[in-house]
Amino acid sequence: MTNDFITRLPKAELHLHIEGSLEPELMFALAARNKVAIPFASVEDVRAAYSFTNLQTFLDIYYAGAAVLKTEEDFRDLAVAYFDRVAQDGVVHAEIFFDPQTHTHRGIPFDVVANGLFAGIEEAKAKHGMSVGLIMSFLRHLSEEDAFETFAQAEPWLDRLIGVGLDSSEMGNPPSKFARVFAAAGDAGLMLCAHAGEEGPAEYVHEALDLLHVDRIDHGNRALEDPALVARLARDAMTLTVCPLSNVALRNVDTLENHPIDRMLDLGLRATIHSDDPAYFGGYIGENYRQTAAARNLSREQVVTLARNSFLGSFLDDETLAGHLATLDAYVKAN
Ligand SMILES: Nc1ncnc2[nH]cnc12
Ligand SMILES: [Zn+2]
Repeated sequence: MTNDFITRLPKAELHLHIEGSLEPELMFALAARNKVAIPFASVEDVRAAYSFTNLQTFLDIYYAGAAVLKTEEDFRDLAVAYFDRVAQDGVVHAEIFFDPQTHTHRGIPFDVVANGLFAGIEEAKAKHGMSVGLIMSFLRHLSEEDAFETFAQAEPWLDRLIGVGLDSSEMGNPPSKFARVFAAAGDAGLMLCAHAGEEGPAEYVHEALDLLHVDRIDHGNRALEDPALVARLARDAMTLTVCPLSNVALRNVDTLENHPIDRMLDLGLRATIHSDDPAYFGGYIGENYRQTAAARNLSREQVVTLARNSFLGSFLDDETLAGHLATLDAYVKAN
């Protein structure tokens, strides 16, 4: 199996924070355009600061970096840069997260963020023929009341959003804190996902299932510590959006060589590979696939299963899903 086979393999990105695709070059360009001061002298300076010891040390830098995003055009440019990049990685469908509270708490109106991102999404659909969905994530270090306020601001946009998510500092902020706002989002017809078991315990994965009634788990690594939970996730074909380079960068897994992705597949889990915050963790989705395949010596069949799982775990309608699966099958047959 060549790297080229992996790169061009049709795949879906299901775990990507658009703010986490802000490359240092764009950060500098936007800082200049918006006259925002950033505490770095050069692009190299920024990259040198990207050395993390856990989730929080990353989040502190990630939220600071987002301060350069101010106008609709900024959010559009950010989204376009991401889609242009992953069009080269075989991505034919993307369901991306955005964190409205990161921006509204700095005085940027919700509508500015949403207008800009949707402009970028429309451009990507036209330019690359991708299908794209946008997921609004609540910041779990903030209150449920704050999440409800954000949900109210999103009201005019709800028919254009595909789902809600839950991210930010996991430890001490269990899914149970957001049960009511997730129930409201579910009642509004949105799909539901939550980061769980990235740093937090398997118990948080139980809570995401039982109290938030999620359709998908983001990360889910620590579910492996609980055999009964693994059996349940496998039985229910619950998708886990796993992010190997993120796991190593945030020290949730010591090395890629020890990453449990193939163990997850062997256990019957519907695991997939994604990038999380590619500008911060050293690679986009293609890089995650290629490096993990090399480090774990994955077979061609395992790599194709990961790509198939990305489509099966998506929130696509049956017809579009069938189209993407047919594209994947045709690619595998021809290559
Ligand atoms: N890996 C991650 N975990 C939790 N929140 C995040 N926000 C952006 N990336 C995240
Ligand atoms: Zn994430």
